[in-house]
Formats: sequence, structure tokens, C-alpha cells
Amino acid sequence: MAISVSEPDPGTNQPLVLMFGGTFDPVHNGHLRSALELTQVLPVRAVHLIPCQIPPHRDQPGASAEQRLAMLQLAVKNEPLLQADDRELKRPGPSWSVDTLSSLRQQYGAEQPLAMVLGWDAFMGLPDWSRNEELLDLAHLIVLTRPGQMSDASEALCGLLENHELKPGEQLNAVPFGRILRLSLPSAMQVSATYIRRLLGQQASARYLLPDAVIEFIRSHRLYQ
Ligand SMILES: Nc1ncnc2c1ncn2[C@@H]1O[C@H](COP(=O)(O)OP(=O)(O)OP(=O)(O)O)[C@@H](O)[C@H]1O
Ligand SMILES: O=C(O)c1ccc[n+]([C@@H]2O[C@H](COP(=O)([O-])O)[C@@H](O)[C@H]2O)c1
Repeated sequence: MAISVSEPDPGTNQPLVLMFGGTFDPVHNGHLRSALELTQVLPVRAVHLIPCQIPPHRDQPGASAEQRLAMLQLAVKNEPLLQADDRELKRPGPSWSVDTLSSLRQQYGAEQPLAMVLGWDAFMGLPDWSRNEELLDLAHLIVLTRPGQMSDASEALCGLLENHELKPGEQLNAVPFGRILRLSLPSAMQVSATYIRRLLGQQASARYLLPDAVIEFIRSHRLYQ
């Protein structure tokens, strides 16, 4: 994986805009609690939760794109900083994150500190992502770590961390892009959508792992049976 060489100009210390992408099949409290806690531990003006259209990298989801978006909209209702964002659903073809970050960069301008949030598992796959060498020229990366989940990073990722990891005392929003922050949030959860789909497939309750409104949507649309 090539290392980004651009050095961002000092920014204006504006609060961050976060992109939190996912398949969200379905969205769950691991995603939601993380998104909310990010707004509590960092200066954040908006979190864009963005369901992908055609996952470039995995089996097709059990719920349609429209259903995954609808569940996300129900989940973030009444949380003003969390936005269900349908920009990847409006774009034909695979949802490459680099295109989504370009679109956010265009929307907010060159000076805006922008960060892509991803779990450690997703970060492990970064060397295979489309045009991955452009990502850190567009945004910061916030990598969420969970106890017990950390596998070793490849040589390419170790190199990337060495060159881009935020130094102690540095603020992520002091520059618009180009840094990596590893973060362990206070209530990191083990829950996954795979586990929820498995429970629902066995007619077992998934209550308290995702919002009741999302459970009701799943029930009324007979998803994941
Ligand atoms: N419990 C969790 N806490 C924090 N982040 C999570 C959690 N589960 C997934 N993520 C992260 O959220 C993003 C979207 O994940 P995704 O929609 O694939 O959910 P998932 O639970 O990992 O789904 P699946 O089990 O179907 O792979 C990814 O960056 C992933 O690493
Ligand atoms: O752009 C890519 O090549 C790419 C490859 C794999 C994953 N992603 C994005 O990473 C995010 C998390 O993916 P997932 O599989 O955990 O839902 C989601 O927004 C995907 O679109 C992006």
C-alpha cells in the first residue's frame, strides 16, 4: 500500500465531520453507541452514517439498500448530530469509500477536518480497498478498537500507522486530513450484524442489541428469517 505524501496545511480547528460507512445489515447498538460516543470524546459537527449500495467486498446483504437506509433513519431519529446519509445509494455501481470521501470533501470544502471512521476489522482490509493511496489525502482515519478483537496489522498497515498516527498532544481537527487515530471508546461492544442475523434466523430475540424501532421494522418486513 502506497504511503500518502501530501502534508496538509494547518486547518482552522473547526469541529470534525465524520463519515461512518457500513453495510448496516442491520444497523446495531455497536455502530450507534460508537457514533454517539465519538461526538462526546471529540469535537464533532456531524456524523454521516452511510449505507453502501453494493458492498464491493462481501456477500450481498439480507435487506435491500432501501431497507437498510430506512432502519438507519429510524435508529438516528432525534439524534441531531447523527445523519442517515443516502449518497452511496444514489450513486450507481460499487460504493468505493474514496468516492464518498471526495463527495464529502466537495460538500464541506478543503479546510474542513474530515475523518472516516472504521472498525479495526475493516481497517485490516484497507490494503485491498480501491484507490486506497488517496484516502489519507482526503480525510483522517479513526480506527475503533475493541478489546479481544485486535489482530496483528500487516506490514503495509504498520508502515501506514508509523507515518500517519496522531502524535500525543496533537489534535485531529488541527489539520483537514492525513492522520490516523486509534481509539478505544468507553462502551465498545462486541455485537455484530452477523450475530443479530443469526439470532433472528433462529427466531431468538435480538432485543437490546439494536433499537426497538429497528426490531419492529425487521419484524414487519419479515427480514433475516
Ligand atoms: N460493535 C461494533 N462497534 C463499533 N464498530 C463496529 C461494530 N461492529 C461493526 N463496526 C464497524 O462498523 C462499520 C460497519 O460495519 P458493518 O455494517 O459491516 O457491521 P458488522 O456488525 O461488522 O456487520 P457484519 O457482521 O454483517 O459484518 C465497520 O467499520 C465495522 O468495523
Ligand atoms: O472502497 C473500498 O474499496 C471499500 C472496501 C471495503 C469496505 N469499504 C467500506 O468500508 C465500510 C465498512 O464495510 P463493512 O463491510 O464493514 O460494512 C463500508 O462503508 C464499505 O463501503 C470500502
